[in-house]
Amino acid sequence: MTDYTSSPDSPSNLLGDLPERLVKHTVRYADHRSVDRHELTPMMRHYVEMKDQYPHALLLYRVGDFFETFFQDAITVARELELVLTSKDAGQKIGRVPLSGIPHHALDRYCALLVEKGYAVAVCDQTEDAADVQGRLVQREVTRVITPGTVLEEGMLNARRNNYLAAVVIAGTHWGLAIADISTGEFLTTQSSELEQLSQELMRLQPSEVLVPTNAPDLGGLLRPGDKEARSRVAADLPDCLPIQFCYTMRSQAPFALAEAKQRLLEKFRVRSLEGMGCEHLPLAVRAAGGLLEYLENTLKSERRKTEGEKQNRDSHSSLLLQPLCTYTLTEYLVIDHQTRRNLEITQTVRDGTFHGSLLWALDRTVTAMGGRMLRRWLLQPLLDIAAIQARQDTIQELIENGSLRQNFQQLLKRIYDLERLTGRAGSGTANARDLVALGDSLCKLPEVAALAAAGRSPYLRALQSVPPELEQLGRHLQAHLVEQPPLYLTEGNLIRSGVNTQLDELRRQVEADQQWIAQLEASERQRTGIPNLKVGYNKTFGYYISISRAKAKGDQVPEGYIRKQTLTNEERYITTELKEKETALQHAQDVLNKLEYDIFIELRSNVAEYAEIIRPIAQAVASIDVLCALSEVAVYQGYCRPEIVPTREIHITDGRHPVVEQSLPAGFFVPNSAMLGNRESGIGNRESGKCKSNNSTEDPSHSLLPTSHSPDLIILTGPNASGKSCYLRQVGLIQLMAQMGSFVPAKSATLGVCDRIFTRVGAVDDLATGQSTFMVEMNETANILNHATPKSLVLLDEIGRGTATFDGLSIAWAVAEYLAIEIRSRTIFATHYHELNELASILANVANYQVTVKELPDQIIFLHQVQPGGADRSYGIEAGRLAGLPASVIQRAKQVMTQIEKHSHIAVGLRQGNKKNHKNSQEKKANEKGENYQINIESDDLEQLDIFS
Ligand SMILES: Nc1ncnc2c1ncn2[C@@H]1O[C@H](COP(=O)(O)OP(=O)(O)OP(=O)(O)O)[C@@H](O)[C@H]1O
Repeated sequence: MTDYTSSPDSPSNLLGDLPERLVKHTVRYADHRSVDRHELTPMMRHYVEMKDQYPHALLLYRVGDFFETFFQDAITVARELELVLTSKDAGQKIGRVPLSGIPHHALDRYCALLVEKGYAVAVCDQTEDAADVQGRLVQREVTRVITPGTVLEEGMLNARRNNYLAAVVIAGTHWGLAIADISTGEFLTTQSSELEQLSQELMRLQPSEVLVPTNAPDLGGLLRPGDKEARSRVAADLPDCLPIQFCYTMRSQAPFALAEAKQRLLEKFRVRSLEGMGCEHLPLAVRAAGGLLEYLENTLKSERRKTEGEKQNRDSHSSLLLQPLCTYTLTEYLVIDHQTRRNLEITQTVRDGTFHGSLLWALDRTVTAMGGRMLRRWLLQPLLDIAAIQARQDTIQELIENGSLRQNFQQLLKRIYDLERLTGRAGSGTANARDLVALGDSLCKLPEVAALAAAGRSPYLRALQSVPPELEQLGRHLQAHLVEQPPLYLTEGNLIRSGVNTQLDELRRQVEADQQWIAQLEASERQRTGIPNLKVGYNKTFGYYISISRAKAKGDQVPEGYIRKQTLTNEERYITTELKEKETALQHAQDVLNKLEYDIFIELRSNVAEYAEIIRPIAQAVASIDVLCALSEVAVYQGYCRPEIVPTREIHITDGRHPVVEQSLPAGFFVPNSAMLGNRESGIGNRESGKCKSNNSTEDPSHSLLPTSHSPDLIILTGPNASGKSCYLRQVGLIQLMAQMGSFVPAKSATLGVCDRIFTRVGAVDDLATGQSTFMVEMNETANILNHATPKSLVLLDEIGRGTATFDGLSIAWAVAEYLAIEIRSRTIFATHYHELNELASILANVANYQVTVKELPDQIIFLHQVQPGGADRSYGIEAGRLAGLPASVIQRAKQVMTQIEKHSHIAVGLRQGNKKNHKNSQEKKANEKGENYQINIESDDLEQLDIFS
């Protein structure tokens, strides 16, 4: 059983919540800092010295076939990886200390898990063969330091998404943000002035690690995602606007100082000014980018890599293959905040966070990893520029019309590997021979890609028509040098083809001759000695030997010159001087050969790195074609149309469908619905359409919207539970988003004005993380919308005011709808169970009612999922309750209460009167100042005095 002593130097809190089943031994010390180092065994002393150098990383220390962790790291690793915590004797007076180990062959897998959980890992490996060492400690060095944002290893990266390292610099409300993906070379920076935008941008990018310059003394500390306790300790250094779910690394201020940061960037990209990169005038963006670069150079410089004897110093400058820094602005793209991204389920579902069921899932038919990553980026950053959108549409259209071109592309692209990451690994010195073979094969396919593109007319196809000839040459060069199926490790030979290096060929001949000699030895010795079962064998301890059965060996048949080496039960093993000489010669030649192959490979690898700047733009062009082929394929198979993108506020969708729900239902089951929003003739700034209708209007509030040409700014959408309101709301948002990323859309036809932002507010859940109630979350989100929406925004509201008393909720919902329709005039769909809101349409000309229809049968409701003009005059909550099995008496009583409420409520009357007054004052109000709160007088019966129980 565990029996951690109560000694003050065994901090039991380090044991955390490690399950008891994982703890095997009693240990005394849990923290390496508390032991008397003089009493440690030599190996443990070395371990502790190394740990001192990497206090913020988990130190994985190679011992035999394991990478072991001790003390507090052992406890952490055991807990995080669900490994058994055992113990090791660390010295006579010290006794046993915690130990947890992972098999060396599983290093990458376990490292990936630790890094994913937000830990930095330092790998301390043996740098000499333990078999060569006697009487002293095996040499060990830290060969890799891996932090979440600096991962390059293929097995640790998600092929279909970027792995971003970010750096932020905040000054007041202004901020700079730099991001880099060192596996693909992307390096971007931006600057803005609203802190809220910084957290939204981080949420979009989902960086694996964020660097923050601080004055904190504990630099290098890694704050793991969601670690509230650690966060509270560094609260002074970590601004609140930085979301808790990311991993933060504290850095010193110095590399983020403007002069130093700028100088570093100028040197890195060998330029005289940052003008060409677009950030000369953006000091915070420059500071963030310079600080990020310093971190990368530092982390990668100290890293040396060893794979089974491969030892190579990595030069920080050649290994860091970043593309030239690129400046972007947040206003270049359609703004989709985090809530909207989540509510529209763009990359994962709300319910369980899975990819399956997201928009990306429905659209992702890309065949390359590069294409997969690009599609994700396009979806998260739809465009605003109509010409850029149309360029994508033109290409999709061509790939639809020319189906064989599309299929040929897809067949070809399937055989192109991840050019971006392979090049990155070559540059960082982590690519193995298989990587370069894949890269060579892929580069050789590029001329075929260009030839296919040559047939095309559209912009993205034209961009691919010329591939720099040197890339094919590089591909051929790699193919000519590397064997087709090289081994994983670089020091075992068999990497390089014969015929490319005369010295290599000569060595190979020599090795083959020696091997031949040994291979023939058995036959020749059998013949010479007359011993038919004589064999030549090999083992690691003795090398080559000749074995003779014991029966034969007993006689005098053992020839002269045989030296006995080993006696086994049934055989005797011998060596001869000649055999040993051959073996030594063979071993030497093999070593020289392997070294030469390794050197040739390293040269090839650095060669590739020099082409990085040419390879990456082509890789991007290939990725774009992959995405556009995928989008055209979905368009063909799902029957999408090309939306007309217009510079007005119009959203006109005929027979639109939800792209994900449609794919989840059997073919033909989804009921298409149209939508018309944003009056064509009521241009932006024309407030007339938002004006009040006459008080004595006899117009039916549920007037027809379709097929008339009237397109309101705000739609009140009513209908029973589960009728399809949310689905309709989201489908309009998704169609708009897809259109702005350049995709075709699930509709019969669509004319869509470009939106600046899409906002959604969809059924809130308690935000336990920040301790906010459902209602407060809802109100915060609503406030954000009302404060930021513009006439060019699309606002999708799925219920507002549900989390409070009915009349509070209804009043807020009404006021919000009015504000959106009158003051902001954004295009809005407001789904609600408050059917009272339908009365707004009788007051405001730019409001209309839609309802999702159902067919009522005596004991059931049939969902038609059809959106039609008009508003539901009642909700079906009580029916839903009855169908769910509420007792009949409860249903009966609910109906009585309902009747009373309906009898006494005169909200609409009051609101009409209130608006009449408002309208009268509007001229005066305009003259005074816009934005003043308007007053609504509800002159209904005093609602609080309703005698609903009479
Ligand atoms: N147009 C449609 N065609 C076919 N099925 C649909 C359609 N719209 C919605 N559905 C189906 O109906 C289910 C319920 O839809 P949805 O969640 O949109 O209802 P709702 O009116 O928002 O309900 P609630 O008011 O309870 O939130 C969906 O899961 C979907 O399977």
